[in-house]
Amino acid sequence: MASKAMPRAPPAAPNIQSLKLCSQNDSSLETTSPSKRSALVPGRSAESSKPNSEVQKEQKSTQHQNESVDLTGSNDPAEVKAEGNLVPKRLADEEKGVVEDGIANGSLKSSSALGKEHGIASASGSARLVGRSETGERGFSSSRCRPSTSSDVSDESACSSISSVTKPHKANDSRWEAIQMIRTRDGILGLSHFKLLKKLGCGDIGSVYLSELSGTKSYFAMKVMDKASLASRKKLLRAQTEKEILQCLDHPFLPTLYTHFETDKFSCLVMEFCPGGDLHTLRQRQRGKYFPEQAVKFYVAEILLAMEYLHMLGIIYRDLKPENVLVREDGHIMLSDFDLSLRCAVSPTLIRSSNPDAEALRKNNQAYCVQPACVEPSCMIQPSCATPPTCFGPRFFSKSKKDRKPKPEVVNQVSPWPELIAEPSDARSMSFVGTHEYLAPEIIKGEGHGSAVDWWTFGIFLYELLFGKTPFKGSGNRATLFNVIGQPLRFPEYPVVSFSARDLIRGLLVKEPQQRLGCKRGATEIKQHPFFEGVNWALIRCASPPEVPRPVEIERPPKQPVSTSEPAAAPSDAAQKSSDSYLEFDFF
Ligand SMILES: Nc1ncnc2c1ncn2[C@@H]1O[C@H](COP(=O)(O)OP(=O)(O)OP(=O)(O)O)[C@@H](O)[C@H]1O
Repeated sequence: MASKAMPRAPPAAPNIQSLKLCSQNDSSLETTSPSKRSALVPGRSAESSKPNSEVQKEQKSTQHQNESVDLTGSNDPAEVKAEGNLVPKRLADEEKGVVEDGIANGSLKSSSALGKEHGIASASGSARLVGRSETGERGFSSSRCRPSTSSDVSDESACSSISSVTKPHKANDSRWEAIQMIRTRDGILGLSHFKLLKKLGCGDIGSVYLSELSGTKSYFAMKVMDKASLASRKKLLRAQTEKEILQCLDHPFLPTLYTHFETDKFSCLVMEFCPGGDLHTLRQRQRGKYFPEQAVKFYVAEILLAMEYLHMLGIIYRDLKPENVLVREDGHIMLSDFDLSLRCAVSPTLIRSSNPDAEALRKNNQAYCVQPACVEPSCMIQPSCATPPTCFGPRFFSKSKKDRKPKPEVVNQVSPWPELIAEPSDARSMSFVGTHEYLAPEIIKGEGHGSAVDWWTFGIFLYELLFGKTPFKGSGNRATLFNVIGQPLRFPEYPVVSFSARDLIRGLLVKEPQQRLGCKRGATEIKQHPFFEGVNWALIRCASPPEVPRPVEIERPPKQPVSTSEPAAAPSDAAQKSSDSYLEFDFF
């Protein structure tokens, strides 16, 4: 049954034919990190989150010491409305192990208490966590996108209109055509049209499956979420946040959401499949477990563009770490996992244009499509901007040597390139969200945080890729948090890393967010740092990546279900029980 691997396709339209059938345990397909660190998320409880013991085991074996919790923030609509009433519930969650060795089982009073205690006052006895309110973080009705209540499958077209028209960067992608073909033929697209071939991994709100749109040889990553489980664990808003963010993205380094639909029990997101695994896994495979500096420059430059685009849309990502950076078929990266992101208002501003024509256009408000996020709860972001915000405007072409200035400050003063600030600098959140080793000091201190947290995590990310470890990691999560706040930044002697790389890290890992590089002018500021000298921002998506994943071979699993740890718990969905079934869910 295995088909031959074909030559790799050009980046814009990955060649689906190159996917060959492979065995279920082919490591080349395994994208779950061996020692994955989880993010701190609202109300995560290792015990309560997964009804399936198999999944619990799987998660435990893959989790790093950093557990995922949100001590105070809420993503649940009910919590947003009635924050005060929910503190006890959160504390209960924390006591159940949400923050385990991080905070809840320690003597910490609150995340803000940590800041006060460290170097300011000594850690005190028994702990209680205090609730904090959100500003800038908006709740919204989860009923905006009408779920199916009576049928097994419901096409997403009932509640949204994702298409290549709203994602012009992906217009030539053959997967759109495959989806459109089925939709035209059957009028509706649902779970029954997909074969689930392999479980790629599972997260806090769902499991991700490699799936094929039957009869099309088009492959996707399908995230399947159990609606009842989401509701009982108050994760509906997180799932909704992720879906709404995915719907509006159209960027080479961010995921494409091809479609989404619901069954009675499940909510499914159909996304681009990344066969190269994640950067955390890839780093582990490097000699010395760190990347060469040139490779790092490539990866972080692509992340920087993705981050800039997100900030332009009013999205603060908040969970950057190598585990969330997937490697696409062509070796370029894709930043994934948006359920912890914060959405807020932003007014991108063109502050300078060197081009008189552009300047004239700007004065007429036509220079760039700089789209602020809509702050209506039901429309946080407008997905269908006729001219989507672009990261590939003229200002990003690399400069000739003679134009380059050695110091960023000088560059800022004389740069001939137009400058756009797309930083949601007024956003404020009080949530305790992120991954321990990546948490910014202001989050730990509970001072409220904004987009600068993304530049802090960007600095940690850069450090980890270069040195193979994060800078503030302690013996446990609690020690890590103390280190983040109080320990000065140090660099190991080995591996040898350039001065400019260390200088950039120093600029990003400034503990005071207002002094942090990127805080005032966002990605524009960071791009001008000498570390990125020579990067052609406009064409980086066409540059050769450091490593291209081997062509994936996909072996069609036997007709019998292959992974059913608890058959009785498998979904009753007719689609997946048909004779066409390839894989039954083992998540629920
Ligand atoms: N588009 C994709 N292509 C390939 N593998 C993917 C894709 N998306 C996710 N995965 C794999 O599935 C796993 C689970 O992804 P998911 O986003 O649900 O979980 P997560 O990253 O742990 O996030 P969360 O905690 O928010 O649920 C990931 O770790 C990754 O290995």
